[in-house]
Amino acid sequence: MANSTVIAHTGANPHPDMEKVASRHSAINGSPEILAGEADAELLAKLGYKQELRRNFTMIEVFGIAFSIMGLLPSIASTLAFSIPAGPVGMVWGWFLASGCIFVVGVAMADLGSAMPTSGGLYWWTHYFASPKTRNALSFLVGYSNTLGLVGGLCSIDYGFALMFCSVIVIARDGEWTPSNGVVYAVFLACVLCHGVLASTLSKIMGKLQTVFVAMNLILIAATIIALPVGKRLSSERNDAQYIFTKTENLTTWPTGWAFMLSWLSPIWTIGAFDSCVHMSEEAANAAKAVPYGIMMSIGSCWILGFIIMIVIASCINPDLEAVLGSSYGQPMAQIYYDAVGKQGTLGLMSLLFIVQFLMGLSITVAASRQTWAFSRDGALPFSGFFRPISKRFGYIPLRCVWGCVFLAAVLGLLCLIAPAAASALFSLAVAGNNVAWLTPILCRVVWGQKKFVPGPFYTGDRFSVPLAWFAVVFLVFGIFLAMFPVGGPNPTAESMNYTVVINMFVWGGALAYYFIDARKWFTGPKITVEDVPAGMLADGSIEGVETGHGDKVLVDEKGKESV
Ligand SMILES: NCCCC(=O)O
Repeated sequence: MANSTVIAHTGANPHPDMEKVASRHSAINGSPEILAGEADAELLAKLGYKQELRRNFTMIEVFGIAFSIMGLLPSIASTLAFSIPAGPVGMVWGWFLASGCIFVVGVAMADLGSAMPTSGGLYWWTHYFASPKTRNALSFLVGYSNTLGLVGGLCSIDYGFALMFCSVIVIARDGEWTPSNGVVYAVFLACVLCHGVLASTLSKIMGKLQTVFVAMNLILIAATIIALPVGKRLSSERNDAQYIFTKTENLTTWPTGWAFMLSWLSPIWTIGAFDSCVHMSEEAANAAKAVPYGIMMSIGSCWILGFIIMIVIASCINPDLEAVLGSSYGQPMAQIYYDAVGKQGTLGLMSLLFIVQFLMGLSITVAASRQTWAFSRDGALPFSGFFRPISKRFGYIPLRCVWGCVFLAAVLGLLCLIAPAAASALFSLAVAGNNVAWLTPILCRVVWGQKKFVPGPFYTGDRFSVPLAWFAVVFLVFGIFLAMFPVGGPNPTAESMNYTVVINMFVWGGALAYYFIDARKWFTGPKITVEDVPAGMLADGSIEGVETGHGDKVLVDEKGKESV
């Protein structure tokens, strides 16, 4: 038994009002550095972990990292090929409806994030809520799905950056140049390596930088919302309200209704990675509030701003949508800009676009490294011992995990060399991988763990929390299926096939095979690293006689069997 500490039942509320806890900052665990406020360190200790990272991020900066990863306009630009085929209705209403559903997912996650804010939250919650027989396997699966989903997100963002960067050169050369797959990969690789360097060296100001990234995003959005209609000055050049809000198209070989559903992939990918707020939990001050509000504010602002952007795009787009999709610039958004503001304006806006896309990649590198670090802290990754140490020199960050993510992204990015269809599977790896990681803890909570759930300072209430969680589960399952559909139609060719199903089955099948063949012998869930086990401990994975947080005392044997 790794830890046989027995904790007396104190009946203490595991979530004392964070504002009322003494604000005195103290050195944690003998370190001369001040890493966290007392309340945050105390709540983290209840989850079983000692404070090791420095809490540099305010609530706005936690929101900033998610909003920056969402990178609203670059993401819309990268995914217009999913929504344009369904016409303006797919672009405008597809965005509005899907974003609303994503907001519900965010609210369900916010309930959990406020209650138990820790960097590896998703697999931690899964282990906490799932049944004793399933929790180790499910937690292992979620940890891998989340880690690879985030690295897939990094790949897809940086691949999008490489395409946009190349398209600016194509426009500058008036379409007289076509980048080869090798050139795209070289730009991608340079971008990923830059992210590694910046995520390693800018740790002390990474929180502050998020505010700058938010401002850059807002400037780009404002520039686009103003430049497109102004560029199409003559109202006869713009599409009318009837076209924007009621015109359907179907440029796919699927039925029209399904083409509309496929347009949801654009908001689903764009408004992704809001779990980054959870992964920054251990670097956030007042995490029990910063995490839930960061999640909801980032989704909510993308919902509204994205709806406005889609209306503007639909009003200024050339109604010959096939021509826009088949643009010689390689990017529908570049064509839309070109048609409105000409070559110089397009070069300016596309340059701003790829700079913001670059910032998205930097933010997701940071978030992915924190999830990777949390998972290695719990010993679940290969070479966990190597990845686990924190670099004090570089500002209390998981430096090796930053470079582990960079290395993995560089390898996965090799798909760019095969074919665009293989590369686009990176988009769906992010969607499907993360959706599994988000839905599993929410599902485990409503199926097995409802009694164990102790709300944090943010809570949707007994009446709404469970129905919202069920809605989130259904939507996320739908999102996983959607991400696997070949957009080209029911009879895909090798080029138009969606390889997500292959990649994700490899990830999920590989993780489960690894667990059942080997890891089940040593992975018993999140480890306890805190030295003085506090009263009201929530962590109950592999220690004996620990409070579950709702008044029951459980005894857990080495095989994970519980008795109350
Ligand atoms: N807006 C990009 C989000 C990428 C991801 O879903 O991981």
